[in-house]
Amino acid sequence: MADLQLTDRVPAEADDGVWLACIECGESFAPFAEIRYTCDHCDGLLEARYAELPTWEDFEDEGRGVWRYHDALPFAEGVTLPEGDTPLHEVPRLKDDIGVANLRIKHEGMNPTGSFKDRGMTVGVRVAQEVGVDRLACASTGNTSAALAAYGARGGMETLVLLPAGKVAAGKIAQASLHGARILEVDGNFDQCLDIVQDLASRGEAYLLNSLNPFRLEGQKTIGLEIMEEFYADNGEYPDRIVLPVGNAGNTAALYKCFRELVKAGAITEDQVPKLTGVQAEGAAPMVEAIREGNDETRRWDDVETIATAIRIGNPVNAPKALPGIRETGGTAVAVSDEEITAAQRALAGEGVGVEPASAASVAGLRKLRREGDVGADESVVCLTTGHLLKDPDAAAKAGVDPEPVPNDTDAVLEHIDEGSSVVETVRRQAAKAADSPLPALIAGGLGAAYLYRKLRSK
Ligand SMILES: N[C@@H](CCOP(=O)(O)O)C(=O)O
Repeated sequence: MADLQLTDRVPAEADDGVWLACIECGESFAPFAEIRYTCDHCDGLLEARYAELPTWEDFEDEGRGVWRYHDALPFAEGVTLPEGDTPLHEVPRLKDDIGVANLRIKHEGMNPTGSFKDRGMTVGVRVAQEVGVDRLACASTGNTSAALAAYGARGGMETLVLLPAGKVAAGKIAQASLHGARILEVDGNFDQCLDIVQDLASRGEAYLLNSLNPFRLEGQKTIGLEIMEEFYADNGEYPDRIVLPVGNAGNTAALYKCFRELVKAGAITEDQVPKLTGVQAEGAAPMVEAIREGNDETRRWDDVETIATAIRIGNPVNAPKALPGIRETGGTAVAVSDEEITAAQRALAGEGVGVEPASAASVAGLRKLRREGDVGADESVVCLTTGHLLKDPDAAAKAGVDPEPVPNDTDAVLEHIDEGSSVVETVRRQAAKAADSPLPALIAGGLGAAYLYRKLRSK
């Protein structure tokens, strides 16, 4: 794993042991004296560096959630709701079905606004207070805007969110709206919204809180700390692999930084670093393309389309941080179809874990990699699910079963239940037979549902 000189030299610019460093040219900058998101010299991405890195003992007796890890963050506390401390679910049926030794689901949808973005915002909004801005802004496919709106409201700051018109799930817009963000709908895609927000930020009109902001990723780094601590506590070892959805590639970058810092601090060894494995939708897969073709940069995809709106992104800004993360940890990247994503969303829901489509991409990707032999049967794996089912109620309703109209009479309801049960059983058996391949399972399920619907309507 690349040694990126995380702590070797404390520059004069460091403020209380924290500074920003360019990942391309190594130039260092004071963290809070001026606002910058990229390097003044080469425009490379910046990351936070620390004079001292903590190890596991430093986190003991520190409560729960993101701020448990304050020794690994630029501040001791932030604008909090509070966030983090999300479940690491066991999913025994899914584990057996996919065929790995151990499978856990880190459900980031259980954060206060229903996605992992809250971890980034609790730190990012604290930094905004430090640098003295009062207008916060982001481009968003939805979750970032919901989190920014909530944390901005909590911090008493003005928030501006730019969304691709007609491309954001209903739950996310409702959140941004009720938390008081000013919602600007752009006739364009997410990447074009981000271009505009970057322009606004460079003109000093707003403080950018997308994952281009290096402090956002510091908060998201705590996903990795929680996974490692909890998985180790339960299993006496660290996971072999972490599989995660990739949109703007912030989590891939943040987890890679988390692991480099843990290695540097002596908390884990290099061979205990989990393999970072990214999953994208087939219709928005520039990272998968770059990994497959061995490129150091991603090609910008102008036309992106997928049911997984949260990862409908064609120009992942964190690619220069995330590509080495996947490569240096021995991971890989894979693209999955919308049908595979929906099948995985149903499978997770069948274990009681409700996620939005982009989240289910991680499980769909693991299934595909296992089927193709790129993941071994002996591996212990954590899949990251990034957002809650209720974020995208329309997708959930489409993936789920339709309500059944019944007469207003107990005996008729009972008759309906008994009759329906035998049909549902037949459908289940058909789907189970085809379970290894989501497409036949979907077709079987669809035919069964259509049969059931016709039968019930004909009564
Ligand atoms: N899926 C994201 C896209 C923006 O990503 P960010 O991590 O750079 O804020 C969203 O929810 O908007």
